[in-house]
Amino acid sequence: MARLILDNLHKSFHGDPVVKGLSLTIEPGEFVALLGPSGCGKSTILRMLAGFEPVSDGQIIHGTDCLSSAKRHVPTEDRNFGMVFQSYALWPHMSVKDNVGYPLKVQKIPAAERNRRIQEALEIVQLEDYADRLPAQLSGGQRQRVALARSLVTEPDVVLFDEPLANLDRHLRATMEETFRAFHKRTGATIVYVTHDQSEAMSLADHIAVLNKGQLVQWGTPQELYATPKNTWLANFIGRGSVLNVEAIAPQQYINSADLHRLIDGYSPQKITSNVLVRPQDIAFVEASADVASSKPLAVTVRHCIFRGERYDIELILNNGQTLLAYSDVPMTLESLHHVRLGQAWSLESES
Ligand SMILES: Nc1ncnc2c1ncn2[C@@H]1O[C@H](COP(=O)(O)OP(=O)(O)OP(=O)(O)O)[C@@H](O)[C@H]1O
Repeated sequence: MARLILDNLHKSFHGDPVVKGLSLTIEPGEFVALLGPSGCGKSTILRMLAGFEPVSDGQIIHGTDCLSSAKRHVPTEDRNFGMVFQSYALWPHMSVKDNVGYPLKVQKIPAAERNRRIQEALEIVQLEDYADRLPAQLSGGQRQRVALARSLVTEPDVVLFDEPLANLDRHLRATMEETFRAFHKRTGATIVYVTHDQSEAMSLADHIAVLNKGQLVQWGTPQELYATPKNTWLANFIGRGSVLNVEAIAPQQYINSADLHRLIDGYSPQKITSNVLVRPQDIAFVEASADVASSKPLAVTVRHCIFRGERYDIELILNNGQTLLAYSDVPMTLESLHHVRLGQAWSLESES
């Protein structure tokens, strides 16, 4: 097992830059997600890792080997990386076990060894009882698990996933997330997982690289990205919450309740302002008279109340016209007046 380093990677197509100076260090055995909106360059990065695309500049290093640079390109088949894509790309006329064993056949691994590895891979994805079926006789989730087993049999150091759950329904996605978790635990392989679905990335990955327009916006654990997003764009992209315009404050710091109320009161469109992120779970409905640490609760009006099953999403309007998302266990009447205390916030850099 070896460290995977993306060092100042660049990729342009016909002079158009689509990946701009990406640097990441991925530790052996880590589960890393590349997350970002459509077109931000995620698949291109994965394709460069796989060796399907040469890099325009920078390098990809695995352990002590340089796999890609402007001068060097190790071909895909010599990288020993497993790959699972959105379309399962199974051979329709081959049984499950033949599909899974195909990469070993190509490598001319003897039959006894091949069968042992096929059996083990099918056990990991819990498809032992389906070994003789054809892909057409399987559900979407089962087909995806066959593709997963096939990516495993060569015992790769690194497995690359490109939106593997994109074609599955919500229920199946949850089950497959569990399969990925078990797969990672059992194999210990380094995983690079491309998705545009933030909840999928948050629930699976140890570290997430959030990308926008070919550039790395932030690299961190799911908890870091949620609690301390770098800028306004990322705060809007990860998790739910409200970005408020307040009196100017330095970026990248926690703001306590009393300071936050003061900054909201001090907001004026005529002055220099800052953006802060308030998560809905940090908003409490309180009595109008509930002074805490000498700061008064904020008056709000209910604009929307949406039932979400386990709770209600409440959209509130502050006196200065800005919007706040809060949660409530009970429904609230539209246009009714209330008071809230904001527990804390996080100050953001403005987008560059
Ligand atoms: N072979 C190619 N030739 C020219 N442009 C390309 C090529 N492959 C990708 N691009 C462009 O590079 C940009 C990034 O594409 P990429 O597929 O990496 O994005 P993505 O983040 O994976 O998007 P999605 O989530 O929609 O798959 C896009 O603007 C795309 O049009």
